[in-house]
Amino acid sequence: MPATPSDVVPDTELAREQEYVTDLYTRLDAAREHAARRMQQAITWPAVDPQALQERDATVRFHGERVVALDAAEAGLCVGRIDRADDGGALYIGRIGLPADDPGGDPALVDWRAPAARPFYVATPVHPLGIVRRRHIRTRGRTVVRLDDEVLTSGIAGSGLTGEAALLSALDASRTGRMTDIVRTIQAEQDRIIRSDAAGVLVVQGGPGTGKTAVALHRAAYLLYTHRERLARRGLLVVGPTPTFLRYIADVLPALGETGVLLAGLGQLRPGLDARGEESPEAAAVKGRLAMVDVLRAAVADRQVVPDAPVEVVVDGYPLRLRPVDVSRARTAARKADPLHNLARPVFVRRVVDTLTRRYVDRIGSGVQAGPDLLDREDVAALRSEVAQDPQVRSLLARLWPVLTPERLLTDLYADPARITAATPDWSDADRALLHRPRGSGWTPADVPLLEEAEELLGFDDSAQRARADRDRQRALRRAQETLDVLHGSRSVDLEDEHLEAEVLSAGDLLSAEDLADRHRELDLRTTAERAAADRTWTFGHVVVDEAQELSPMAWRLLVRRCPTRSMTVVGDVAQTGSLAGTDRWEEVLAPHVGSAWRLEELTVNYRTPAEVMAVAAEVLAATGTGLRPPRSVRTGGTPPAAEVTGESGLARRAAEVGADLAGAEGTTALVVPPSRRDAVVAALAELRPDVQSGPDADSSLGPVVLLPGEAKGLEFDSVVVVDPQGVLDEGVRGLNDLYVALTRATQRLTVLSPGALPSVLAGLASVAA
Ligand SMILES: Nc1ncnc2c1ncn2[C@@H]1O[C@H](COP(=O)(O)OP(=O)(O)OP(=O)(O)O)[C@@H](O)[C@H]1O
Repeated sequence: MPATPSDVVPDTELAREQEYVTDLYTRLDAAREHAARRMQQAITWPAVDPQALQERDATVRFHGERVVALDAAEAGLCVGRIDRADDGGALYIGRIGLPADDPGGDPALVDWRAPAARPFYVATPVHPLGIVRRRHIRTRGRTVVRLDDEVLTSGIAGSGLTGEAALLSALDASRTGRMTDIVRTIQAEQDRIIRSDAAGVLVVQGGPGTGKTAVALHRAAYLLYTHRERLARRGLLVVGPTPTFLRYIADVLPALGETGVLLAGLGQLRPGLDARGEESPEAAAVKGRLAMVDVLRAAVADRQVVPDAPVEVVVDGYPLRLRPVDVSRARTAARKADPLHNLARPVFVRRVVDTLTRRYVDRIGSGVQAGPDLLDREDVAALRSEVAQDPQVRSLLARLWPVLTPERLLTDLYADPARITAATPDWSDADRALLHRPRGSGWTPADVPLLEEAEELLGFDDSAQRARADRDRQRALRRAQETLDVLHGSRSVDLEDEHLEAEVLSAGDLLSAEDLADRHRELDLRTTAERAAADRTWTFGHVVVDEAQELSPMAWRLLVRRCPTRSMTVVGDVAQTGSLAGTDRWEEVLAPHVGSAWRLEELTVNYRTPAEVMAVAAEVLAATGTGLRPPRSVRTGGTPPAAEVTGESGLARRAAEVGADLAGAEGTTALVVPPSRRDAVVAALAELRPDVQSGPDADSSLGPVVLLPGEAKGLEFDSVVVVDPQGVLDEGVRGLNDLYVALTRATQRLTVLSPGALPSVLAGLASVAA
């Protein structure tokens, strides 16, 4: 039942709203055409100097983004209206703001993110905020198909839901396998979080289906709207746990007109790397510990070698000796000069080459009568250069202090038990063994923070890059000078074309070769998100982390480095943590980075899972011992959860039958299985549904999917079959959390299939188990 009785909306009202909405679409078309024209014009602007080029670029981008946003607003342009008390009139709320003809009056459409739109989401009969009626307007294409009214003058508290009728109809709809936006039906507790201040770390804790992901994405859109300039420059990063999850949420921000956000999984946080390798949860957990910072430091120091005994190199037939103390002194000087390994290396190299040159000079000097003094400065410089170029010397230097990339440092460390032992003095052998891995294994998501940390310790030697840029510029300058020479030379030619003459004269008289080189330099037309994605030193204006409970301490360290202002939105549920590296206490992971300077908001209403299903999951939650309360489901009724005991031999076949049956109905279907059951269930289901997919890339919009609990995290499906709940409990490193995740993925139907008796945490289902 709606919170307050909906008015029976007469047809005349529908016709009147249709008229208004049609006018809004006319305005949208006009705005789009205008923006497209301005973009077209800007593209053809003559770019006479670098500044004009930059302006042109910015204008093209601005109007281009506007066209995209206006396009995105087409579907469901207007979401509703609020009628203000005291005859303040109606204010229409939509996906985008559209001005009215009278610039002094209300806009024709208020952007849902504008402060004026707020009462649409939070006004209640008890706190009407000057609103007498809220109307949800539902459209199909450009046609108004339904109006839902709430009168807010009763003063009597209702269910606490905003626009209940519109909300329930949105929640009952079949899922498509892609998340959609919730602009029409954002709830008050969600709105408070979406509009919360951008500064500082905001943690949003909420049970399954409470809209954490939806809220996080709408908050991103809100922040981009409210702090457009800053965030357009610095960019906004949204981090999700897996590529599947990112694909699931990928449509939401573009549908809200925002395309400039960088979405990345934990394995994609190092530019140029897509780390999808697999490893044991224990290995990932060890790599996620903050202690790895010291391990990496030690691993780097271990590569700055002082030999145990003197070493000898032969330069031009002369044996030259380098004593351990020489190397040790060079190392001390280098470490003092720069704490970063690669940047300190030139100092080390210089010191060693100096020492060897001295020995060389002494050797040569001892062979002639006048001794070393016979050699003048030029001779010594020549000998020094000879030493520096010598292959033996170079290979010695590469051994004593190699140039290291993060990839090389980690590959060498993982592959060599002796190196691991040297870098982990206080570790147990069992933990050390978890780091060991043969060369050539692919990178895993847990390696990404380590590679990035290593980069911080090694320093990036960009001298080659700078030299290349310098050469490019010199070449451009030469070309520009030649162009100018030609232009000057052509002055004596009779110019008939006035325009050309003006250009030639201005080119010759006003431009220097440098200006002209700049003019020809390629412009960086990439979006902020694209530039950020390619630059590992990029720092973001805001970072949103979803399923944040899964992040390891090392992953937190990486993210905080990418967001020095600590303007972050962190959403998750510590009762759903599946990884060993993740957390069950927010304070634990945040303390090392922000102390206690973070604020907590909670979401308490479950929009996904019907109450009957949630009742089953609640017992599992209680058993986790987190003390968290299950969220309250807004939906009741529907199909009651079912359970079946299949016997061991019949499990896969029965899972296939039930899965195929459900997949034949409308909406999406997932079978959530423990790892040991995956192959058998996929094979059985494939006989009935050849379109079955499995694994991290499985896409439920294309057919039924078979997933492990971790792969199902954050996703939802109309029908869910949990196969072998005891197996889920036994095989997961946090089995209760995995089972809780699996049970709470269903929006409509839940079936549990067990080979034997149901586990005791599912006692609630025992009565229905056949
Ligand atoms: N205000 C709302 N209006 C309409 N639908 C909503 C609303 N809030 C949430 N939903 C829907 O409820 C479902 C669950 O939302 P979401 O996935 O964001 O929850 P979650 O808290 O992230 O869940 P989980 O912890 O399981 O990942 C989604 O289909 C989402 O679109």
